[in-house]
Amino acid sequence: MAEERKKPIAIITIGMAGAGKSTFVQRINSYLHSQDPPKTPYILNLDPAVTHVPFEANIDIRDTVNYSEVMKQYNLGPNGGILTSLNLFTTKFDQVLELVDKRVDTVDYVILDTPGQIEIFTWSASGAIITDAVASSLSTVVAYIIDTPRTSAPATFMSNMLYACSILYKTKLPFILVFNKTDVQSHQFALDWMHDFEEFQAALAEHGGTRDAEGEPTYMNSLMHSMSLVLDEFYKHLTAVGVSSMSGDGIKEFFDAVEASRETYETDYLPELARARATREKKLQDAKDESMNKLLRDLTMDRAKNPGGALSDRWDPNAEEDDDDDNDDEDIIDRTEEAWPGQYIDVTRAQRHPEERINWPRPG
Ligand SMILES: Nc1nc2c(ncn2[C@@H]2O[C@H](COP(=O)(O)OP(=O)(O)OP(=O)(O)O)[C@@H](O)[C@H]2O)c(=O)[nH]1
Repeated sequence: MAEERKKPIAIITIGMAGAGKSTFVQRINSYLHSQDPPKTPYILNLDPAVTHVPFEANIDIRDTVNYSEVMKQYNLGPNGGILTSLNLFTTKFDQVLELVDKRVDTVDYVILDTPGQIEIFTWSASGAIITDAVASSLSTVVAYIIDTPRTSAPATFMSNMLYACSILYKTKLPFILVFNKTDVQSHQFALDWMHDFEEFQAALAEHGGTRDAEGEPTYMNSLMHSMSLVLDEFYKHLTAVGVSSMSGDGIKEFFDAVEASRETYETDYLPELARARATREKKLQDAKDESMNKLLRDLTMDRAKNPGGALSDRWDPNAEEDDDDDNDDEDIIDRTEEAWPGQYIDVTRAQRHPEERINWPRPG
């Protein structure tokens, strides 16, 4: 009997600039295609500023938003441009979800590559909206890509872990620490530090600056000591794998961790999501009830003061209805589907693909 097909897992790749996110996405893409039978990824590029994407994205933010036009039109710098482009794209994210939804029966993984500047995704409303929207429709895992050679100093390692910790607590999603570039440096030191608190303390001491002239622990040392205690708790909630996006080492272990995250998503994230939804709905209902009660109180007072006024409250069936159906044009494109003229409306009305024989809308 054929194995029942599981719903796809969404993998959100996040990481500091240069950690290797795009190379990693390229590697997992080719890994999936090389499986027997091949697995199908559905890839979303959310970095509007990237000039070259080393993989074939199914949905590319650059098809919808022209980053340099956004910078010009809104008079923004590079980071403001990326953030505004992401905001514009997020207003259409329901269409992205519809496109993804059409593929749930044929796709194994939905992979999101995020902007190079990590905070633009992790600390923006758009990033949170996109993450929540994806995570409420698919089993989702965050892959936090770390540049292993650049994080081998204890203080840098701890800063990176604190950042990862903040994302974990913000998203509450299953989380995989992906130590990338293991072809340059093994990630064993990181595993040792994560599993053995004493070892990390010893590494901190070795890097100097932990005692002042009187032999007392410095402020920095005490701070790092307490922070590493916090992190010790955090390490229990995550999985760490070492990979080389260059050679492909460790990619299988990464996918084992992704598969294992399905359970965490169902046991931890979904109940939390249901609780958050119930609380939000209750708050909304309470606010509605309160406004209705206030309206009724006001009407009663009004009637008491002005009994004839009720006549003007009647509904006039001949009055014109405001039939303002917001029929937004469908302007997110799935590159793997055939595009048709008029499907694409660039938010900034600029032409990105002059070589394609499609008449994109031009400024009037
Ligand atoms: N040696 C080695 N280099 C890698 C590996 N993965 C990525 N790189 C290199 O690291 C650099 C940055 O990789 P990118 O994939 O562009 O990193 P990114 O995180 O997408 O960077 P942004 O474009 O800033 O988002 C490139 O020069 C890659 O060739 C790896 O596993 N091993």
